Amino acid sequence: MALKGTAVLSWGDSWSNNPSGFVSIRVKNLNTARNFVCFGGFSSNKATKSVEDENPAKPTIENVVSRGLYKDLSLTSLPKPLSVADLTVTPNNEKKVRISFKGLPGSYSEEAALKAYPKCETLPCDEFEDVFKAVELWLADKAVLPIENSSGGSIHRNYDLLLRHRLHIMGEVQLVSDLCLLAMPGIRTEQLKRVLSHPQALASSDVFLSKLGVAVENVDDTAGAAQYVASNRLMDVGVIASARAAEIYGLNILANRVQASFSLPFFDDPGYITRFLVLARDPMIPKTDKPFKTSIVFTLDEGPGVLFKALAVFALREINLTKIESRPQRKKPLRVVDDSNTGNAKYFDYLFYIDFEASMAEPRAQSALGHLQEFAPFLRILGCYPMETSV
Ligand SMILES: O=C(O)C(=O)C[C@]1(C(=O)O)C=C[C@@H](O)C=C1
Repeated sequence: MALKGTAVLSWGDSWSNNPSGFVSIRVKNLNTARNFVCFGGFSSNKATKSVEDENPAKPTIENVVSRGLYKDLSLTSLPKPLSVADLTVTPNNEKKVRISFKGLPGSYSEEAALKAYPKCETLPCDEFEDVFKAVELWLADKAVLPIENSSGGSIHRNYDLLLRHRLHIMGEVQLVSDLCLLAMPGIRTEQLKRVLSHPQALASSDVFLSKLGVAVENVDDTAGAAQYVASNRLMDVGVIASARAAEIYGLNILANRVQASFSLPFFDDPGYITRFLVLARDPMIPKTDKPFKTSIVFTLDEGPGVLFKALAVFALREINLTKIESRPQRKKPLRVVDDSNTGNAKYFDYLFYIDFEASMAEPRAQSALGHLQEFAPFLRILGCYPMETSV
């Protein structure tokens, strides 16, 4: 999806695709756009091919159990999750913002969407890829996507998808999840033989579950697990999911806050926190009236200290980094270290994702990115958005 031959670069475009080196921002409000034209003038004559050129692939269906959940639904009143091949959703009534998320109603992702937009209409999707597609195809206004959680760390698949799609990050939501053990009405904890949930939720409830001595089984999302148990009336199977999922699928809550069972009495356990991103087709106009964060992705050439140099552009300007993540470049995973060797010395080539605490409306952020672009062959701004300062 290269933009060769154009001098206008939108927020989601890679700077490496801009042959003129002059950068302006394609935004609706032209007055505000003036703030960002100062990105222009940095020449970029390095890579001309975007690292994102590959077409988004249809995601593999890794979890057959979970797919089965959606097929076996007997609770037909619930919205059917959207998949790429199934785009028959009713048009938005224009009053409510419609948010796509992965999972079924009652999942933590839906809870995050409702936290960000309490009056929104939520659109369940089968796969993360579909969550992006729903917005790209105007079936949803925004998407809510988990990006990291306090127990498992980064959700790598979503870092990859952020680059492969052209949506913009326009917000973040931090959700403290209360993981509950659910079961069919009338069932006691001792009767459970198996517990189903999302792998992260199971991992976070590990101590609690091993005390119960039950087998655990991964499924795609917590609410999907609740629906499966409810619709199949599984009497010896428990679920780790939200209280809201219990309500929606008619299950009982046998235990609350099962993620906290390992904490010592004096330890103030903040719980199981997931950070979600809010994505939209259009970028948010950066301001300086509240704390903003900017997310970028870039590549670096080989050489001693290049990552150190890249990080220094922020340190020099007193810009705090909140996150750094690296992912292998799919199209170019291996690199020959130098010409003199026999070709054996190869290692992975990486994309670096950084979140920093500054607004693109601030000169220090613009100058840091201008500096970074001097030696980063590829650089893309994923979004500039208000920071979530509380959970
Ligand atoms: O299973 C859910 O309830 C989800 O919303 C999915 C998901 C995820 O994909 O990471 C989101 C938040 C929690 O970290 C656990 C699972």
